[in-house]
Amino acid sequence: MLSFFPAVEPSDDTIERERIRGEDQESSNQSNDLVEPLLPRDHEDQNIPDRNSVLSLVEEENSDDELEVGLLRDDTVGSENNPEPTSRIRGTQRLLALAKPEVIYLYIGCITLLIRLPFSLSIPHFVSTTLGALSHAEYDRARREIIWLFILGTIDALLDFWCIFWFQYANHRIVRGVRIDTFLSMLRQDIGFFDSRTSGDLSSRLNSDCGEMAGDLTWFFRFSIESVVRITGITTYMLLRSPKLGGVAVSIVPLVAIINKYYGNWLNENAKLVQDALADANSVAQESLACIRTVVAFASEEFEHNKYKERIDEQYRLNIRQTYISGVYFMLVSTFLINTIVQGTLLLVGSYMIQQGKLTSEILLAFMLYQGGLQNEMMNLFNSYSSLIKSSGAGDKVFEILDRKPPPPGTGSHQVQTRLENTTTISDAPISILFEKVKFSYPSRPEQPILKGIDLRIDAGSTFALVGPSGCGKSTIVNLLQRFYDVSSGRIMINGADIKSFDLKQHRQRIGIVTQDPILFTGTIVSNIMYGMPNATKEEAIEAAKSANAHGFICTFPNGYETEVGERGIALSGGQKQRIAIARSIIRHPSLLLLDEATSALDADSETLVQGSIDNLLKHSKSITTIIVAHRLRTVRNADCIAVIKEGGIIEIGSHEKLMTIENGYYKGMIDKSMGDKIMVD
Ligand SMILES: Nc1ncnc2c1ncn2[C@@H]1O[C@H](COP(=O)(O)OP(=O)(O)OP(=O)(O)O)[C@@H](O)[C@H]1O
Repeated sequence: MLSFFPAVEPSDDTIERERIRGEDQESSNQSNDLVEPLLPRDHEDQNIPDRNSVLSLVEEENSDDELEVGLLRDDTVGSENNPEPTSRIRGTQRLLALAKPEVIYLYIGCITLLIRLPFSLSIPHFVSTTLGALSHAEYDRARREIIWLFILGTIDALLDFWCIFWFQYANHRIVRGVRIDTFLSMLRQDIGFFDSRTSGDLSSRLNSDCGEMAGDLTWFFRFSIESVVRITGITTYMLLRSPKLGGVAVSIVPLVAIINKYYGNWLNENAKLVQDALADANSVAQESLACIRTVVAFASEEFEHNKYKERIDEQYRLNIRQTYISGVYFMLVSTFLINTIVQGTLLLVGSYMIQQGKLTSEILLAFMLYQGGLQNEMMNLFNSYSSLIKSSGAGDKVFEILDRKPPPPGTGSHQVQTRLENTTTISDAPISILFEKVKFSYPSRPEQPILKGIDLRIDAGSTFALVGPSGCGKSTIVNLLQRFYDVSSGRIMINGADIKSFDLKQHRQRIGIVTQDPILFTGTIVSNIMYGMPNATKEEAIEAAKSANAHGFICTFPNGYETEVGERGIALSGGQKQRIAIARSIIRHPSLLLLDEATSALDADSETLVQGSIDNLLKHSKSITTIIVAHRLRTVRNADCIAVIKEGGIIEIGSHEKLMTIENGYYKGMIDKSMGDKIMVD
């Protein structure tokens, strides 16, 4: 008899839900008030935007119709500069709003669920009536009840498949949508945003947090609806069949609800800490793996291992704490209160009522069966609530990124200036540049002035060189010209117009840049050259490679231009990477060429080759203004003008010949020290 009294151990149904939920989590790990999707959620028919369309969206962000781009930010939530804690309620509301675009699939899932529930709810009834019939030796009735049980159980199983399908389908769509929105939101941030974050942390937000917040959301939808309907159905059944016994069964509900509320709040706080600890560990792992050659070269495996272990230990500690608290919760609520107290009381009251002739054993059996279900559903309801709470913990991190507004172009990074964006049309005219009393410090280190009032003029079509000791601010000037940052004070004028008045995308499109350590993307050599101009043909890429003197070495690879370069170009030498980066710039036909230590990775012969090709290029297109940052003085001696920067200011300026005439001059000193260009200048 006892075997018919189900304990409140997880039922098959509950185990199945845990399994489904586990799959949700797994898929989410691999991988607003309200946030509307940045892209139309009907991504099925939409291509994920290519980089150009992403950049154009980045551009549109500056326009007044920003919201039309799609991402409705919650402006009441503080940006990084003005943080305000997101209230739990608002966080949860925003989370629920994420499901809005997929509401149709959730509706279908809910309707299927509602159709299914009566079938599923009737099973214990038929079990009890079958056993009741058997106990009265009514075998024909027992057989009929069993046939009904088979029929209804089969329909229940079929409908369960569709429930799982629709909720999972909505889940995957929500996860995909939120990941795309978050990634796009990251791409539209200003460079200062990336200065203060690690890529590991950001990728953790993208993979783990987005998956967790969206995955748990569908779990909430499915099981909260299912549980509410089941609890209502079971309670009604119980109260109809025996109000007294029904009262005993549901009397525990308020107490469990109060305990659940406190436990849920605690879970939420802990979930945030766990997500942070995981993001921290991810950052360390990602950085170590990305820099594996340096790690190995310095024999720092042990050090990196310890760093990672320290972070992962913290997450482990938080998880263990959660395990203790969960253990106490389940022991108290599930095992003791529900399993022991409620079941015991029901049996006690039920046996007394049977003894009094006020209840049949068949009804008591049905009560015991349904009571197990009732308590399971209460736990499921709580689980769906705590999932939502946990989601909002992970969601806070993601919303922080979705909500963060980069300083609008046209305003300085540190101070608000007049909005000038898009007021000047970009022409094909050669570029002349004027720095007027430019002061600058990086947003991440506002207290450290880097440029201290630079005044300089660069004529259109000229070659201008910046030299000076390491850390004096040469690359910073290159950064400002690309408008990675805005000046703290002063102005940068291009062809007489403030640099802030140009459309950001068009402005950057007219610039070609080659840096000291050029970054190549995973892919082939040709795809990397074409990154400079995605509409270019392969022939144009080959032409660009020839101009950059890269053609020769590319042809020595068995796969030529189709050779894979590896992650960040790891399968190429430093010099090869630089020549490809030069080709990538040349193919853009830039009006402004920024060469920041562009030939530093080349040996003397290769440098002469590449320098020759750059000179050729410059000679043949007078429209290019070139800025060269170099330590090797022979690269700069042919420049039209050379500026010596020291401690954030210009100390000497003029042609090579002019600078050589300055007695005790810094430049002359560098030349003398370098003994005819043979050693590097510091
Ligand atoms: N993203 C950043 N955030 C904060 N400070 C920075 C950042 N980038 C550079 N700096 C600081 O700005 C100063 C100038 O750096 P910059 O890269 O312009 O020097 P540089 O003259 O190009 O040096 P080098 O010749 O060694 O390349 C340095 O003190 C550096 O630490």
